[in-house]
Amino acid sequence: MSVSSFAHANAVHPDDVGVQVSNVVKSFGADDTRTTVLNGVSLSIKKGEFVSLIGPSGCGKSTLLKVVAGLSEADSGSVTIKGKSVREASRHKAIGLVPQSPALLPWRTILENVSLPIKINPSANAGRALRDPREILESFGLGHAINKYPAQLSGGMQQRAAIARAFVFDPEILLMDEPFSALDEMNRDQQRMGLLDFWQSNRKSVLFVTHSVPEAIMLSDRIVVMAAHPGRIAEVIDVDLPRPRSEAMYASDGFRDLETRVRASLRQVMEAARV
Ligand SMILES: Nc1ncnc2c1ncn2[C@@H]1O[C@H](COP(=O)(O)OP(=O)(O)OP(=O)(O)O)[C@@H](O)[C@H]1O
Repeated sequence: MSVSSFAHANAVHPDDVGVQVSNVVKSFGADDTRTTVLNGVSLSIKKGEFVSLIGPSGCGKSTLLKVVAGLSEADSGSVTIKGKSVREASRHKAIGLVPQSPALLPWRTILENVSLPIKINPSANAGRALRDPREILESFGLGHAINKYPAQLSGGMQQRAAIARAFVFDPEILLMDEPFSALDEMNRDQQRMGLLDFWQSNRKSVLFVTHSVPEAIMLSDRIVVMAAHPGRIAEVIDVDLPRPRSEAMYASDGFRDLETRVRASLRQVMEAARV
């Protein structure tokens, strides 16, 4: 286990960069009540790297994700996706977003839901490799459910379908905002391992927001600990557990050491906020 300094975390060869966030500042509110939510956030995510964001409530994790997704504009600073602006990357469907709730259309089957992004956006599909929705659903272990309606599936399976949907455009980067937070612990663990399995053979750059320390460790190559008021990066922790990962690793010494390390970092961030 090692703790990388912020400067070290950013030392990535330009060709290997999937996402580059540079000095992003974002504030909300009118002049006299304006609050800075992100205060000069910089972060590189390598191609095929899995990075989790963890930090106290309100530290700006979702805001950062929205800025990277192009759903919210930074006041200053920049974000590039494989060297392209977020706007250009969005136009080319290079960004896949998985929200907290699955947001599937209840009157459409799972296959129809996952095929929908292709159908409603034919102009974005010209000349690009699309994934076969049926094949993706099968890889996600949902082959038996393709003709079912969302209400016929468990919450975990619905969320898995939502993740599958984000893969149909074969995006360069996947942004996930606490996708498993609504699930119970057992279901959550199952979906987590399912995502890992799929990601292992479809390596995308991932930025994953979570409140769960074990989840961040099990999934990530690096964990970015954020501090609040204003939101900023406090520490970047390398997760050097071998891949592919398995549930047995939860009990390993390496995993426990990392858990202690991440919890200590979070504690420090919370204590600093109380001073
Ligand atoms: N559209 C908005 N207008 C005004 N304030 C906002 C807006 N979006 C977010 N904020 C504020 O920015 C801060 C950061 O919010 P954000 O949702 O990014 O935090 P978070 O770290 O994701 O929190 P949580 O872990 O609770 O989901 C909060 O104080 C929030 O109230």
